[in-house]
Amino acid sequence: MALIEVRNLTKRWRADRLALDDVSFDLRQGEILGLLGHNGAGKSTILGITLGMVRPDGGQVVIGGHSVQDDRARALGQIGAIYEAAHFYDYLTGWQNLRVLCSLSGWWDEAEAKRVLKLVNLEQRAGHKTKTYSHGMRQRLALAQALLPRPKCLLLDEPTDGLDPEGIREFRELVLKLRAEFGMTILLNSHLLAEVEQMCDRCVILKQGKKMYEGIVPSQQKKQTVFQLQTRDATKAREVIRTAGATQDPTTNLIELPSHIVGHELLQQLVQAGVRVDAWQPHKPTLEEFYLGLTGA
Ligand SMILES: Nc1ncnc2c1ncn2[C@@H]1O[C@H](COP(=O)(O)OP(=O)(O)OP(=O)(O)O)[C@@H](O)[C@H]1O
Repeated sequence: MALIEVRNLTKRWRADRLALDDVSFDLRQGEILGLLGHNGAGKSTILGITLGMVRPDGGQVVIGGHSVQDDRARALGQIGAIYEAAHFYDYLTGWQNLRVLCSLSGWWDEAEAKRVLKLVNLEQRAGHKTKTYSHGMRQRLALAQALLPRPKCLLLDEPTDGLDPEGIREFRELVLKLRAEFGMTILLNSHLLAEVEQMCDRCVILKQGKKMYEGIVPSQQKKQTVFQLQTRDATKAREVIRTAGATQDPTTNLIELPSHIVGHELLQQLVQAGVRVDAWQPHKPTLEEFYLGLTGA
């Protein structure tokens, strides 16, 4: 079931160029979805529209059945977000910051604040001023703030930007824990392909405001559909591959199987046709290969 429905979004910042061109996708309950694209592809514009901060020229975003554009308060009541750089009052402690920022929206629950600070591993430092916090700790405090109203869903805009490898790993484990233990649904905007590969179930790839792909992160696909063949009988092999309904990329020689056939069946057909098979192995494209192939970067 879709928790967030992005429907036919169109946005034109400048007269001569569409920043978003009829973009639709779903964020399904309990999944981590990566939003990928080069600089200027439109990722932040989508998040801005989803958070009701940017008005689309066409389309809408529906969260839990409520349109952000028509019923903003109900729609946004279901999500928490880390959007752009987190701002804290540096002369206040982490705890005081949470209290002040929550009071602005007229809501404060001390027990819940303790719970989320523990969850993000900040309970020991909650009494320290945020000016003493590392960048990673500030991001975790921002996450605590986003989690306080107990949202069903989190929107994370480049959350590990500027973190060191240890901070990235810590943040990644935290996000995976939120999904595993609390069933949180998460939309992750990132340009870090490795991060999306390690965290996300599915991804949406944008290019110049258009959706190029929505589906399973390619390296996580369970069914193996691409194989690599090494043979001295390339011509004979091509004929068997074609007859079986598979396709072979002329540049990489990678063989893509149609849905009705599995790898060992095609291998058997090759051997039966007298093709000398020197090597036959599954090929899992990395997200980087897939992304670069799709965006032509
Ligand atoms: N407030 C704005 N005013 C004018 N143009 C904007 C504004 N925000 C974004 N744009 C333009 O819209 C297009 C999409 O920008 P957007 O920031 O959504 O892309 P992005 O994928 O998030 O890029 P990045 O990875 O660099 O953050 C770009 O051409 C950008 O220049």
